[in-house]
Amino acid sequence: MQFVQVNGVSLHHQIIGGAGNKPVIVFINSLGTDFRIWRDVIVRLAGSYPLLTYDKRGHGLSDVGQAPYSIEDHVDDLIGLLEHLKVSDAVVCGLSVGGLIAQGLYVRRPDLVKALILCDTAHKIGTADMWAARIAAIDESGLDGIVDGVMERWFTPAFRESDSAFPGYRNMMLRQPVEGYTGTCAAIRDADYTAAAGEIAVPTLCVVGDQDGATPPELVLSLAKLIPRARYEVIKDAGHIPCVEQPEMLTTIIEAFLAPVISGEAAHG
Ligand SMILES: O=C(O)CC1=CCC(=O)O1
Repeated sequence: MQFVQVNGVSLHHQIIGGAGNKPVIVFINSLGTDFRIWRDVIVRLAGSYPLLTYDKRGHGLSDVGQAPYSIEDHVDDLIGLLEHLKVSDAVVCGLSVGGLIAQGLYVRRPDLVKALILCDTAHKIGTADMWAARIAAIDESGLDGIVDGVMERWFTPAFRESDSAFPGYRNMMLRQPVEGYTGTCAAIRDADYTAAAGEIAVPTLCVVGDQDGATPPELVLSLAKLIPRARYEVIKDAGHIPCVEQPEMLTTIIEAFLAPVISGEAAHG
């Protein structure tokens, strides 16, 4: 396990694999998860690309730091981590709030970004009232009070009813630090990349599970339409976290998107 101090917090991260001169793929996890959600994608890509996963502050084994956060706090941490590891020109793959962080990274430091994979995310996620209600519910009864509703957005009924991994992912959410979780809710509440999306000038893939209950396909399509020449893909039989539910399909889509990026044939602005 690897830890680095960035902006006063210890960030848990992991670097795996790699072959040739391929760019690093950086994975940013969603609200209430740690980097283990990427495992089944990582094992499929590790022979081909260097891969970096990390727990954003307030999640997993990283420090909580001073909550609540802004998306800029999460972006600052990612910039610090990439600078520490001397990673630039990366393929940045963000899930949900991870996708907001990826967009924020591009706004601040386009030099660090070769391509974007925006997975089950949007330019703006939810409303201020919705996030205020979620924070209030957690203040009242903890993560226990909201976990079942969240699971319905994360996973399809089939996965919830019969996949042996489901209880583990439910545990993952329940075991995140409450302050880190609500602190990140506040960051999502205040983030809006609607105006910035039109300025993205690197190859971009927008991908979503067909049964995503948090950032549904029509929302992700509206993000794809804002980004010049973005590619849009829908994954069948997946909720909000396709890297867990349909890792093989997500990996296939990522590889197909990256092939022209790596060969230099991808069209972008
Ligand atoms: O918790 C949810 O509803 C899903 C989600 C929204 C933003 C994020 O990162 O996850």
